[in-house]
Amino acid sequence: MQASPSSPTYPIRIAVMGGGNFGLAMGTLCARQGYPTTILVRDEEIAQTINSEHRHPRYMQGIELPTGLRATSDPNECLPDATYIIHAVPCQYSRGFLESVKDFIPAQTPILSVSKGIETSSMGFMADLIKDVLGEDRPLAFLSGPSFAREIVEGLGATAVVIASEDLDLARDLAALISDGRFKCFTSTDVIGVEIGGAVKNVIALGAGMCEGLGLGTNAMSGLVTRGCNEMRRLGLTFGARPSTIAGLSGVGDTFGTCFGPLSRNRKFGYRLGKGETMEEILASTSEVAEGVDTALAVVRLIEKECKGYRLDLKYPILFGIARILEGKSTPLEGLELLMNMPMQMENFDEGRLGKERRRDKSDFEDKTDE
Ligand SMILES: NC(=O)c1ccc[n+]([C@@H]2O[C@H](COP(=O)([O-])OP(=O)(O)OC[C@H]3O[C@@H](n4cnc5c(N)ncnc54)[C@H](O)[C@@H]3O)[C@@H](O)[C@H]2O)c1
Ligand SMILES: O=P(O)(O)OC[C@H](O)CO
Repeated sequence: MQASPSSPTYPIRIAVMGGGNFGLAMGTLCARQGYPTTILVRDEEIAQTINSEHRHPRYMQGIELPTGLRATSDPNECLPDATYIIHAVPCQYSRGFLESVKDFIPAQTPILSVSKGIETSSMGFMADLIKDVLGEDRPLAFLSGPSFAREIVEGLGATAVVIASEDLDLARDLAALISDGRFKCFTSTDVIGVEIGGAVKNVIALGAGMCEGLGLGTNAMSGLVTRGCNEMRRLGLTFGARPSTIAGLSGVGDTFGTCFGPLSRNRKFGYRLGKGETMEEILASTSEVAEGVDTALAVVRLIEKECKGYRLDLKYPILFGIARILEGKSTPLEGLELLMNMPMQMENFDEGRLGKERRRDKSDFEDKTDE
């Protein structure tokens, strides 16, 4: 690890909250690098299996976990003395989970959130949610990018992600801590840009899955993903994100991975909708969390609340269209027909406005060496 002047002194201890697929992947990365790492799981029996057999009984079938990776169901055993805490609980469960453990987390312990989504009840991103529960002054960082858990634990090839924080030193410390020869972390200060990409790409992946389920072909898939990224950029602009972040790993990069790769749960969910299954049928037959489903409903409400102008459904036709399908108001095929019959428009009708925003946002250029 390359230590920065603000780096904490040894021994560094890591706690991971959430022992699902990505919690296990992050825990594995940290333990492989020799940091004492403990995963907080909900079920003591699962903790015992991880500790004695170095495997998770439900997730990551066939994967042997590092012996240095411990598990517990007792927050008091791992949170109070952790140097860093990684938060890997799905967005919609995060508030309840954090409420239940907040008394065990010291005031200054930095939290690295790896969760992607918009909370339906508050329409807030993970940064808003965590600050709401743990306080405005909490040091926070956010990891996002194309990073399927299974590929990480299998040590396949290479993964590149971005860690964003308002405190660039914290982002750098965490990037140095987690990066290894096969997992590369870039850094950024554009927290909202990174969060918007991570949340919206899951919604676009539902649409990509529908496209595939309907058997629409490569032209349709490429068109949908590109136009989806355009809506991601438009939303990012509204919230002050940098266009370069949206074009980066956590935006377009993660959208590619999730829409075109075979592992995405969101894409699989969309595929089944495209094949004609109902939401109820899919939800009843899977325990996998597809974060995009709740995020799709939250994002359109967020757009309606925060974006000016009328007929926002025409500015964000893909996001609104996917939400309508999830609400049972249209079928995937009707959604497609609506998109294809939209009024004629310039490909990038908001480009002029984008240019002005860019000129105003000097910070876009200031740390351009930093992802
Ligand atoms: N799986 C991936 O490849 C991947 C990659 C990058 C980011 N992420 C993000 O990481 C976050 C976690 O995803 P995951 O893949 O680990 O999810 P998962 O479904 O595999 O696991 C979720 C974990 O959260 C725990 N949890 C705690 N409180 C819960 C509650 N009230 N209800 C349900 N579960 C609860 C579960 O026990 C489980 O251990 C998500 O926001 C996801 O978008 C996942
Ligand atoms: O399986 P998904 O669709 O939740 O995607 C997992 C990760 O976010 C990919 O980067």
